[in-house]
Amino acid sequence: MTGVPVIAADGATVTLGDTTLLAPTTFSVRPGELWCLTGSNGSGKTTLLRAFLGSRSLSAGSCSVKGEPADPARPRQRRLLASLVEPIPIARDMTLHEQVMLVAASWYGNTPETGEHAEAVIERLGLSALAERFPHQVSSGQLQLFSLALTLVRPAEVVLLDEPERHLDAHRVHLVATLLTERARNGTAFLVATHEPALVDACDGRVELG
Ligand SMILES: Nc1ncnc2c1ncn2[C@@H]1O[C@H](COP(=O)(O)OP(=O)(O)OP(=O)(O)O)[C@@H](O)[C@H]1O
Repeated sequence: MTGVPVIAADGATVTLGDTTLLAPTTFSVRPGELWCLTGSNGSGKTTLLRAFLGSRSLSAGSCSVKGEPADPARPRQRRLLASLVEPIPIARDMTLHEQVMLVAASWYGNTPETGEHAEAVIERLGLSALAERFPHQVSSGQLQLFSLALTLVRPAEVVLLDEPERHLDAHRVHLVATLLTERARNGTAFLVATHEPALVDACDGRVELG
């Protein structure tokens, strides 16, 4: 895959006092590449994803998005980058379908694309039969798929995911891996922290921490 890296870390390091949260890490992901971030518990995967989201400051090195320092406060980066790293706020009194539509509408506006993208991601994540339910009427795994739908309905060029396999059975992990692979083939760059071998197998590249 060619092209300028869409996200890159260069010696990215996070320390707190004497504790190292993230040892110096260097890699880059180009458009259309699906990369995973692996390593044992506590090796720094979430810390690195948070550095790209501006919620964890680097002690040394850099994290960049399309050549600019990672900073989601910049409107351009907010459009570029979608993530499921921190829990997504969920409205208790709106159906799954209404919430996915709302996020889609905030990016695509009052256009046919809003409905098309919302319906597509709901269908691809196997949520069609549950779309008119409220969040308290679905299981933990179904809520995880819903959070992924809220993330993947956005028109992002880069997607950061922290353990998307949470609460999912093998069949749903496969659904997610297939969807991420397809999105990558259409140009989206992914960085996915995971402990799931099926997701690692689907990746084009790997950053191993620890
Ligand atoms: N506020 C904090 N103060 C001190 N150490 C912290 C703090 N937050 C996280 N850590 C440490 O930073 C290290 C990296 O944590 P991180 O959550 O990035 O790991 P991870 O690779 O995502 O782990 P897991 O696979 O368990 O999700 C861990 O050793 C953790 O104990």
